[in-house]
Amino acid sequence: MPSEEAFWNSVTLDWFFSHSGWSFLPFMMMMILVFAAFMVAFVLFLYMISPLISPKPLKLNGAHVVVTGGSSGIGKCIAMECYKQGAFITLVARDEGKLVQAKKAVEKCAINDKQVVLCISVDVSKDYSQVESVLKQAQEKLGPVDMLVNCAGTAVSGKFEELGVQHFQSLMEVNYLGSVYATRAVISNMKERRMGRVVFVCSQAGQLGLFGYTAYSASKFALRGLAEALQMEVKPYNIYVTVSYPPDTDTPALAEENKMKPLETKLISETSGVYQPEQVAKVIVKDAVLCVCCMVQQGNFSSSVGPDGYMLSALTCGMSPVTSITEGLQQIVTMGLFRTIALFYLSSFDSIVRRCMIQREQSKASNKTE
Ligand SMILES: NC(=O)C1=CN([C@@H]2O[C@H](COP(=O)(O)OP(=O)(O)OC[C@H]3O[C@@H](n4cnc5c(N)ncnc54)[C@H](OP(=O)(O)O)[C@@H]3O)[C@@H](O)[C@H]2O)C=CC1
Ligand SMILES: CCCCCCCCCCCCCCCC(=O)[C@@H](N)CO
Repeated sequence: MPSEEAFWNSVTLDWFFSHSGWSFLPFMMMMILVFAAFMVAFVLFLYMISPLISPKPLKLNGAHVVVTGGSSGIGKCIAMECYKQGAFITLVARDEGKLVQAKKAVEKCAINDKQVVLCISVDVSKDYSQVESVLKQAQEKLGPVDMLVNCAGTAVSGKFEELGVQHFQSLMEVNYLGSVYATRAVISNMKERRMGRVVFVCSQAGQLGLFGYTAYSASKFALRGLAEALQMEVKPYNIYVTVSYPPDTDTPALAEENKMKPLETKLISETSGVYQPEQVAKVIVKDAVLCVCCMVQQGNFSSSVGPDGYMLSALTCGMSPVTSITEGLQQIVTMGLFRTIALFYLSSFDSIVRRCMIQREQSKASNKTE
């Protein structure tokens, strides 16, 4: 039985529509239209004020950009991309031969004759004081660092129990501590100057843990924690952090890694495809620089490549900071849908793992009987 209150409510509404000249349908349609107009106006308003509340863009022309891991793959392409926009570059890596080759490739992208490429041979993962001292020398030569790109890194894949325990340590040292050391060496100066950009080249395997990457994923997840905490500390100093989550990228490291990669890891990674390092580098530089274009703030805390990368970043944004309103709005709108899609992906990954296991057991059994 309807309650007394509901009865009186319906009577009042009926009375309102029959005596006011309003009929119910047009009234509802108008309310929806007014609501939609408010939403559009609100979004437009956010877009208009976004350049005011977002960071000042960094001009790469004349800026000093340090790229660790700059002698090869993604790092080298980032250096080339920045050089094309007039930056001064310091390349950091261990192998001097590769550094010299990379320097030549970067110099070909010059846009003026004042630009300089400096090479520093150092292992970023071992001794903090050494990293600090070489970066100090670089700053004496090319001026204070405007942008640091932490790209030095490596990957090892294999089943958890088959990976040597030393790999868990070495990946943590190179991928995580290497980034801590280089960042620690430049951040005080950036804070004093109240400007700077810090980029961490993470991986899609730093957004989800997947088969074969127990050591690698963990070292990349660590980077994200570092980046989020650091961003909160340095934001008042006009320093902005970007974390890049590339998919498989066609570099010497990927070729090397593929020789030992478990079939499961290969099949799951293939989902988001293989990209060219030039493509990945372009997106990273664009997102890190944070330029304002047509009154709209470009650039993101999370930098992703490709459609799967885009979905993964929206899905895993959690409590990560937002630097542009576009980024925040997209996350709000898409998250539920992307979680639904993700559940299908996850079940397909589980079935890849199960099928590979069955295949292996069958071939083991047939080997025994032979
Ligand atoms: N390729 C891919 O599929 C993906 C790569 N990534 C990440 O991107 C980054 C770059 O990878 P990618 O370009 O493929 O790899 P490359 O092997 O092509 O380049 C790695 C660079 O890092 C340098 N490096 C490695 N270890 C150290 C160290 N201890 N100290 C200083 N420099 C070091 C290397 O030089 P040297 O050996 O001479 O020191 C080289 O310049 C890595 O962090 C990787 O995890 C993320 C997602 C996908
Ligand atoms: C809505 C949800 C979408 C979900 C999409 C899931 C796609 C998962 C693909 C994982 C790819 C991992 C690549 C790692 C690359 C890497 O770091 C190494 N190659 C390093 O050498």
